[in-house]
Amino acid sequence: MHLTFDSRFGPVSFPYLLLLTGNLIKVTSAFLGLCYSADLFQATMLMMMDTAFVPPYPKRHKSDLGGIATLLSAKRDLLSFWSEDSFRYQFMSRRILNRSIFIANTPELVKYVFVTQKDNYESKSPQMRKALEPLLGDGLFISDGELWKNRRLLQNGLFDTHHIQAYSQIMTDTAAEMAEHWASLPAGSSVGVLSAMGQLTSEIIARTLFGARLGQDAAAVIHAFADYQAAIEQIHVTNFLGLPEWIPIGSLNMGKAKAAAQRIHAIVDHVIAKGEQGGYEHTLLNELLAANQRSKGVAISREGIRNELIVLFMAGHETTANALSWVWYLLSQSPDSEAKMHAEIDRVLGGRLPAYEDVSNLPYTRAVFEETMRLYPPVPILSRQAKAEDTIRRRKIPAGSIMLVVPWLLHRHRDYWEQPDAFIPERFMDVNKRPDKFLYLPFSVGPRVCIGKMFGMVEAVLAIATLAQHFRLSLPQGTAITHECRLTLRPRGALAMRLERR
Ligand code: HEM
Repeated sequence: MHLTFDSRFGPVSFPYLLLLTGNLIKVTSAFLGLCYSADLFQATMLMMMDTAFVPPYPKRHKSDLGGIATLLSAKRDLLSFWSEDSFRYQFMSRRILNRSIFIANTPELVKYVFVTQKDNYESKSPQMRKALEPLLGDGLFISDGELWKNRRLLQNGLFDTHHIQAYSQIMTDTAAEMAEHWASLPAGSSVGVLSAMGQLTSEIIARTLFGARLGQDAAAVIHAFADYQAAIEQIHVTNFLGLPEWIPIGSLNMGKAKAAAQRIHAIVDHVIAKGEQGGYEHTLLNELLAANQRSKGVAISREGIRNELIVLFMAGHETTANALSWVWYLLSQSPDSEAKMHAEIDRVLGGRLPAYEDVSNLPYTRAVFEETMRLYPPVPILSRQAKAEDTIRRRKIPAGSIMLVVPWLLHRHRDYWEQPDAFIPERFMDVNKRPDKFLYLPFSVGPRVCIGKMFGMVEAVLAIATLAQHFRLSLPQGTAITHECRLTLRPRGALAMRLERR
């Protein structure tokens, strides 16, 4: 395996730059007798940088691993085979088993792949489709071309501000039910945070889509999805590393994957039927059926509708649950951030439940969630296949090559972030200095950006605000936290934390 790289940046020291600009602003402010919010912002950033918590991350290799070592490492974990330099390089190419994979690792290159040349890099890799087809059929996540375009157009309208506002009541109600349940537990109880957040978000998406409660089915669907991901593990390793489809490594567990998919389909069918019995006037399912009837394009078949619902159901809960789980862990290790967030929630809500209108008044809570997704992007690797031959930075990209955009690398890239591995929500607080959307992309970017981006953001802020109003979660001393990265990135194990009343 050969690794080549391209790094045009010299050794820029960001802390130095920050000090320099911070001091300049301070001096100018003092001279003019003004107090700029930028000054305040810089000062807070500098203070935070002294004390910021650096959560554990997988070991970075001094140099790039060889082909076999990369494969073995990736099979265990997709985040553990990167070298230190991968967080500094701009463009990388690898050759594994005679196949090329490329990694676009700057905002300019991400823009090129996801926007400028979107038609060439629209398709998910065949390996990804093969891995997800038993579960998602021809659903939005893996379809492309005209089919994807028609379906995306039809569904975009179901995720606009007006709809999210309507769904937000379900978000707060469901989180409030979880808070009620927590309140009924003895003080100091242990909570399995990963499954609690999974139950919360799967219940929210089920009620939004079908108007029906998942109840007991929540645990079953979460387990079935975990089984599915485990079964396709080998397939997605081949997918991300661009290995040829014929390699048998991917077919070993297809039987298990299909069985897990059938369990999920049965539960979703059951919940749709429950929704139909109870009337589902105000559900996303009903909106989708209505939009389908109004559609001037090709109408979606009954099976297609079911596939789209499964995509929304699956894509609509696991990512948010993983990010929320990391939030509780990071807050438990960052008392200053936790105190700031509590103060904001108490001040804005004064003890009442949050509503959609409160979200814009909870910027620090939102920043905590955004910073969490920077450090732990729920979808850490985005993979595409080049349709036609292309040239990037004078390098030939053969048709069929795998092109990776890796939020895991971009979100911690040495050239773009101060203290890239530290938890500093303040970096999202300056409205005039938002991170570049081609650098910070937990929801991806371009035409295939996550359709549920606003849904997920509003849901997370409302859930955090509802739960953190009355509770904090602490980590028993000596607990080592690590991650698990399959299709998505989550804490490994149950993430057992102690529940405390505030
Ligand atoms: C924190 C929460 C979420 C994160 C971080 C997230 C992230 C992502 C990312 C990165 C993609 C692009 C994947 C790729 O290009 O390979 C994506 C696609 C998608 N997401 Fe999300 N997502 C979240 C929540 C949601 C929610 C709540 C829904 C639905 C209610 C949803 C539905 C979808 C769908 C349908 C797609 C496929 C879009 C297409 O290809 O046109 N997501 N998501």
